[in-house]
Amino acid sequence: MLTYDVAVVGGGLAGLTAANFLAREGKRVVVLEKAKRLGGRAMTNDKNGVLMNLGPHGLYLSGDAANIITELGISLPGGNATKNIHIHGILNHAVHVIPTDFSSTMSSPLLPWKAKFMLGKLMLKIMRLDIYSIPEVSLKEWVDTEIPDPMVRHIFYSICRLTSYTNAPTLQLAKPVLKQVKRSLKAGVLYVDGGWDTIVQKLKKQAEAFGAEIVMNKNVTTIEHCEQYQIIQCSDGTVIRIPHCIIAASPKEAMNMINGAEHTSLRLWAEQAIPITACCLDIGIKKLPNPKHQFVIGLDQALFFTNQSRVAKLSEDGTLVVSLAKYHNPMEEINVNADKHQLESVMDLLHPGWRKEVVMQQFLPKLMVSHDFPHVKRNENPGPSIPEMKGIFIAGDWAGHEEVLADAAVASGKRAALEILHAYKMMLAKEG
Ligand SMILES: Cc1cc2nc3c(=O)[nH]c(=O)nc-3n(C[C@H](O)[C@H](O)[C@H](O)COP(=O)(O)OP(=O)(O)OC[C@H]3O[C@@H](n4cnc5c(N)ncnc54)[C@H](O)[C@@H]3O)c2cc1C
Repeated sequence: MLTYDVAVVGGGLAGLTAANFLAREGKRVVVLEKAKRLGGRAMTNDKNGVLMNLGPHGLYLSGDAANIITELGISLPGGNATKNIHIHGILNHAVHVIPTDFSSTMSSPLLPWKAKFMLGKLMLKIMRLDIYSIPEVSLKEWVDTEIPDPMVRHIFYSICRLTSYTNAPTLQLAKPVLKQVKRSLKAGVLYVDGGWDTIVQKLKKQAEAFGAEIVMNKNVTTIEHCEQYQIIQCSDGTVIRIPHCIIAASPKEAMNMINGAEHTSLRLWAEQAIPITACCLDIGIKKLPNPKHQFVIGLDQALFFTNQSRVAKLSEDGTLVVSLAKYHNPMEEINVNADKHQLESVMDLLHPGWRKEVVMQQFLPKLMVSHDFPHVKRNENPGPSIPEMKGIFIAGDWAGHEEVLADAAVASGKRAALEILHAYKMMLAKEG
């Protein structure tokens, strides 16, 4: 007899979501995670009681991840990142208020009145936009047609970078980006108390309450596809024979694990993937020298600064956690030293004298933000099943069907689980 119905390889957001949906329906599930901690890129580092995500992490409040987590009965503590503040923008090495509401529109010298009016009209248009009416064009093509004013374009592109974490307007499909911008304008973004580890731990607890087993330090090395079941081998010698398996790791890892993957659709999905990376600097700081600068986006540079502690509890002793990110363009070379210098210069501009307030720092020069995103070179959306290998499924932020980032990870985890549940239902119906 087989011990489990489904094995999930990878204990990040995608894998934990899949485990929840399957275990909730009574399936016997095991999650195999190679690291000694759960969470993958949603992990939070505890540095002497100061909690740091890997770079700035916000959950889109009306996004797929937030909705699916709520559907699982999980509530998340924290605060709305952009409520009740002035958003600032950096242009030509100077800081300006961005006109986003009545008072900032009246006071900001960033735009002439005509452009302020155009920006307001654009935001209203996006709030009311029927996303499904947007043609299959790149973000740049959409912007070129819809936004004639160069300064309004600058502002709009910086909002797109902020909400999609991607700096590739000629590659990005307009529709998913506009969907994300619309969501952030409508509901905002949640900074989570305790960092994203809170999400991970709540998903784990819920999955275990539903009956899932979660095993750390289990590095899956090989998956052998057979007609009725899959044989999973781990580096410690464990062998599991199982009817269904969800691979919630990267496309490259999935390719390496599955024997014969080069003859399946997975190969196409792995080859079409364009990874997005970012350079991040997280700082634990006693106080911000200029409290006006809480949330700042680069208008002529692909940069972002945020004080996550403004609305989320991330330390016991009052240390603030602020994060800076530089969004890499996937078509450009990365220069780590120049990136670090650029992020520190942003701190010098926004918070002169910041260095003497620093408690600790975490510099992450090239983080994998997402293994793929919806782009013009994509031939097809990956998953959830690998059609050539019945019983093997994929999930992860690269398996989004128009979703991006954590929304793609969580939505694809749910998609894979539902497809397995559907297969069981069909099997039962057939058996009579
Ligand atoms: C700097 C940064 C900022 C971000 N900001 C945001 C944000 O603001 N909003 C947002 O929505 N998203 C954000 N993201 C993206 C979000 O963190 C990721 O999309 C999400 O966490 C990915 O989850 P996942 O489950 O797909 O992959 P992962 O988190 O990578 O999980 C995969 C897991 O599989 C495990 N694994 C791999 N190989 C094996 C194996 N052989 N055997 C067993 N286990 C294996 C790994 O150890 C890992 O735990 C950000 C990411 C970064 C890096």
